[in-house]
Amino acid sequence: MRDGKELKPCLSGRGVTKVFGFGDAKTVAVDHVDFDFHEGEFVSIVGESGSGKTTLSKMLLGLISVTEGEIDFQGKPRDISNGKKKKEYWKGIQAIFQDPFASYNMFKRVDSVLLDCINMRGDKNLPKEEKERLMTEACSFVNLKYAELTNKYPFELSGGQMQRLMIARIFLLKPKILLADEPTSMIDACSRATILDMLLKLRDEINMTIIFITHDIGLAYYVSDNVYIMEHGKFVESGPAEEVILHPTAAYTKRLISDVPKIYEPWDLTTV
Ligand SMILES: Nc1ncnc2c1ncn2[C@@H]1O[C@H](COP(=O)(O)OP(=O)(O)OP(=O)(O)O)[C@@H](O)[C@H]1O
Repeated sequence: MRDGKELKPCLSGRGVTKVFGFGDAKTVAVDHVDFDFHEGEFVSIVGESGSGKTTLSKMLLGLISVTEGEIDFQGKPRDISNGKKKKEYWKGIQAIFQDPFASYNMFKRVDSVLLDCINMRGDKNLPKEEKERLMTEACSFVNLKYAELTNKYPFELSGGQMQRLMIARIFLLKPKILLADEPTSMIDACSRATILDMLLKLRDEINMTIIFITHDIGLAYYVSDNVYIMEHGKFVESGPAEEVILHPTAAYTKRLISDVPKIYEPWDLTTV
């Protein structure tokens, strides 16, 4: 439920498992997890380093195979059995990653990064002026000025600007689901708040589901409708953010919260 509305599941998993390697070298990175992510929901997956968050994200994106278990996309078994079906799936699910520098082809100018999105969504034949209007609109959604960026290369932008450009791409592509893997971990606190606000605004505008991967339970508390707490490849606790974070039951969740002691108390800046 969100704002009193019943939400439809858009990505669900049952017994989803990933095992790397064999025998003594075997690692169970994700261990029989169940989940239901709904339309328009902001859901966080929280866990420490090595808990399996990135492996799960890669399975959700269809970048690595699932060892065991089922994933449903929009109420039907997900089918990514060939390249064409994968491409179709990726129209519905997109990602932004923690390192904006690694996300771009540094030799491609900003306007062609955005133009690619317009082509990907099937609008290749639009008139040039209409394409420019769409790119300008996407840039202004993330407070970037298209006219000032057109001839620039990604390496000429700051880390925060690059992340905003990633969100402008998402604004153009309008996927059903956005997987955001630690997208704010490499930028300063001020840009972090801006990026999170933009993600929330985008969720509200196009009813997109956001799956936010983070080790920061404090951040998850502020932005999420629901949270899943991940330890050693398993979900140890899940539910509405308020309930899980203010009234945790799992020892692991309690420990994560104790590392952020002032999670819901007002901060006293005079003592800092
Ligand atoms: N390609 C791989 N081959 C073998 N083991 C792997 C591989 N990828 C991940 N693992 C192992 O799977 C476990 C989970 O790793 P994963 O990267 O999913 O964790 P994480 O929660 O995303 O950590 P971080 O926050 O540090 O990115 C770890 O023990 C890791 O060493």
